[in-house]
Amino acid sequence: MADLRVGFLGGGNINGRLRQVVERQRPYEVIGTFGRGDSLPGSGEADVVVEAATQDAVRERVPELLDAGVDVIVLSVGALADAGLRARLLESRRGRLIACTGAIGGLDQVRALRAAGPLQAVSIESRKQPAALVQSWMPAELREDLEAGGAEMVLADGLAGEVAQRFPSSANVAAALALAADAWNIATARVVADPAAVRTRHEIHAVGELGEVRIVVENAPSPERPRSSAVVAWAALRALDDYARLRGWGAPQGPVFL
Ligand SMILES: NC(=O)C1=CN([C@@H]2O[C@H](COP(=O)(O)OP(=O)(O)OC[C@H]3O[C@@H](n4cnc5c(N)ncnc54)[C@H](OP(=O)(O)O)[C@@H]3O)[C@@H](O)[C@H]2O)C=CC1
Ligand SMILES: O=C([O-])CC(=O)C(=O)O
Repeated sequence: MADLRVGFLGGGNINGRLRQVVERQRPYEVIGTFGRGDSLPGSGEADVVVEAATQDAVRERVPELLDAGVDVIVLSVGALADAGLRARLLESRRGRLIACTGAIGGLDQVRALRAAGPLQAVSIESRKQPAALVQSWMPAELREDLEAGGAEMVLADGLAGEVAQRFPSSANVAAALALAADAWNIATARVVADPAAVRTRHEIHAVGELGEVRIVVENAPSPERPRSSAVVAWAALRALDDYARLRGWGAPQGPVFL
């Protein structure tokens, strides 16, 4: 049987690590890493591409992959805060879009609650080291404060989709929660710069008719790129393995959780 053919959109911190592990430890064929301006593979070359680039890359490049019949596992889930793009990507029946859980957990249970009926409240609070939250749109004074460590500060508090777009490399988890909860109109997100946050901390809360989910995830920041949690490359590996098992490709033995 042929091996699962895997490509990588973006070759930075997450996909660099993921590719290394796949090459060393998995029976998948790595077909390449695709950076800015590289032409993308079609279904004759790749079965699945893991995106770990940017929200803009999802908007600009993922439709072409799906249209070509290639499945895409997306990490920059904040791109789906745009309702038009979300519909375009999720409704593709050629290649399928798969959103990765990334830096957080509990989305399976949030979806179970949502399956029983609309949720009444959905929120996430993310705490990171201040320097990891600097954005180009911030005033110079704020950027300098954050770079210097500063005091604890709430940098965003609003609809999860909007927060994910304002912090495109740091709050994709907010969009992942809104997507899982199917609650873009009520899901909220707070982003807190916290000089004491040695670990990145995501606190998730969702309330439905049948119960409540409270989850706290504490992640070591990636040493090379502290704004991303180190576990994210491993979450993408987990997603790739579950994908391979469900689609009947050769994969390491193990359970599938959906
Ligand atoms: N869902 C989640 O929980 C999480 C999601 N993420 C998402 O994953 C992304 C990647 O994270 P990380 O690896 O740490 O970031 P990096 O900045 O280390 O890597 C991003 C890579 O993508 C490349 N890139 C940018 N634009 C494009 C494009 N249009 N086409 C192809 N490649 C492109 C960059 O290249 P260049 O050097 O040319 O810019 C860079 O090599 C984040 O931006 C974020 O959106 C991250 C953490 C958690
Ligand atoms: O890695 C994390 O902890 C979260 C993150 O950057 C994101 O959601 O974009």
